[in-house]
Amino acid sequence: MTSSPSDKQSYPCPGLESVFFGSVCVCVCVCVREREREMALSGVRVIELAGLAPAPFCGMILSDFGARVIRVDRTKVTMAMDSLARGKQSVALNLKSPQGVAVLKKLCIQSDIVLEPYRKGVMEKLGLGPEELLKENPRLIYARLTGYGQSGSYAKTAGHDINYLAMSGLLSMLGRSSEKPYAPLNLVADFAGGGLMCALGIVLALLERSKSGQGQIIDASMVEGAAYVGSFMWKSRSLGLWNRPRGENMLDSGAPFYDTYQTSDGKHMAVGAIEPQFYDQLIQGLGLDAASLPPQMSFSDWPELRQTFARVFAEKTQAEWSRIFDGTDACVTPVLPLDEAGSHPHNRERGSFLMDAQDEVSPRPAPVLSRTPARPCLSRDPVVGEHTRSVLEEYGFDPAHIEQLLSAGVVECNKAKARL
Ligand SMILES: C[C@H](CCC[C@H](C)C(=O)SCCNC(=O)CCNC(=O)[C@H](O)C(C)(C)COP(=O)(O)OP(=O)(O)OC[C@H]1O[C@@H](n2cnc3c(N)ncnc32)[C@H](O)[C@@H]1OP(=O)(O)O)[C@H]1CC[C@H]2[C@@H]3[C@H](O)C[C@@H]4C[C@H](O)CC[C@]4(C)[C@H]3C[C@H](O)[C@]12C
Repeated sequence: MTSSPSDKQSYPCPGLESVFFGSVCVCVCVCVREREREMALSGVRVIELAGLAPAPFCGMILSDFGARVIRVDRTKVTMAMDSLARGKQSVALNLKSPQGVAVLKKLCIQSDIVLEPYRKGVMEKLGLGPEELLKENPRLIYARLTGYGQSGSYAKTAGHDINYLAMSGLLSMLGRSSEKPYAPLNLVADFAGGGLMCALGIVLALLERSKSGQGQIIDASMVEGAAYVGSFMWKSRSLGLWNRPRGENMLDSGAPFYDTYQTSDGKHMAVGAIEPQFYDQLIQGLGLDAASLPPQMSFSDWPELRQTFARVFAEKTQAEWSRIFDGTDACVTPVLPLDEAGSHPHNRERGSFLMDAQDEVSPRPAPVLSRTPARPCLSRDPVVGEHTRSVLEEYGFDPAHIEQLLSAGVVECNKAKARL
């Protein structure tokens, strides 16, 4: 990814007209109505209660694919911590006031989905539990995204990704030989097993509602979501894939042909040459004589084989190795940093990354639907409370009531600051 405006590269914005005037990227964000009309989740209304990371990711997925996502933020906060806010609108509402609870109730019962990120019992305490809301709107899909689920002794316990990953069983398998378990960022529980799994649950419930006309409650536990994502680890044990200690198996950094290697310029190459026919191409690309090497699957020789690969990879730069292996089936690819992934030729050809109106590059929504693709909004994220008035008016609050809520501090209306 370019760092200076002068050598900015163009990023095709799917479904958006992006025009470069010199170094200024002008993204004409398809208007909200236009976006909603053409996408899989067009017309679906979501109330997302502001959470930390999993729920915001779930909300962003729904928004990218056309849903109208209204995030309910706390009042008296200077900035939203939601970096996954694209396409969302923000209402600032104080739920510590009975009037605030009444406002949220009215928003929820007029929506299709409520997405709440709090620990068990919080919404019930507010009088906004599923029983309450589903009574008023039987079509409501009430998504509850938590760490431990709505039952069990940990249900009210605080936690974060690493705790849920640990409780899922998967963390015990992650880490190199003779090292302690290692959590891969907050990817597996927060995002894969949390936000993404919850989005799947919501779409499943929407599909079911199209037949039954009924809403339902989604109990999305990140422990269970992460474990479910890792089902292969449980169900492939009979194949003998995980018989050895952590870090000594084929896919957990034990195998020299499934690992990363440093190149002479301090970068790295990723090697995934599992099948014999691909492994042969790896050996060929490295310029090694297969006859002089131990057999690929000789576990006891893996440390020696790894040393050989490490020595050879250290002889050339990442670009040189990419030229050698590009176009082969050796399953060898450059380890790209975030700010280079978007400009790799393959990713550029597909438009796998996009640039928003703030010149920020991020992944485009996946997967790509051929007829109703996601059309992510690329204009700036909402300011906390930016849409309070317009949303309340749209949801049937009269102007005098809105003014009263404002003056009572139940809601807040904030304006976006002009960008200089
Ligand atoms: C965002 C960055 C990445 C974080 C990812 C991290 C690794 C995770 O794993 S996130 C997943 C966390 N777990 C869950 O989401 C599971 C379900 N949720 C919970 O279990 C809990 O919510 C909880 C444990 C996460 C938090 O518990 P808490 O007690 O705080 O809250 P709850 O019990 O849920 O109750 C909510 C209460 O709030 C009331 N409420 C809700 N809405 C409103 C409203 N609108 N008005 C008024 N009141 C409201 C509600 O009624 C409840 O009240 P009661 O309790 O009375 O019932 C982050 C990574 C680093 C962070 C930054 C860093 O920490 C530095 C700063 C620290 C500073 O304090 C904040 C800013 C930081 C910059 C901080 C910012 C971000 O968090 C990070 C960048």
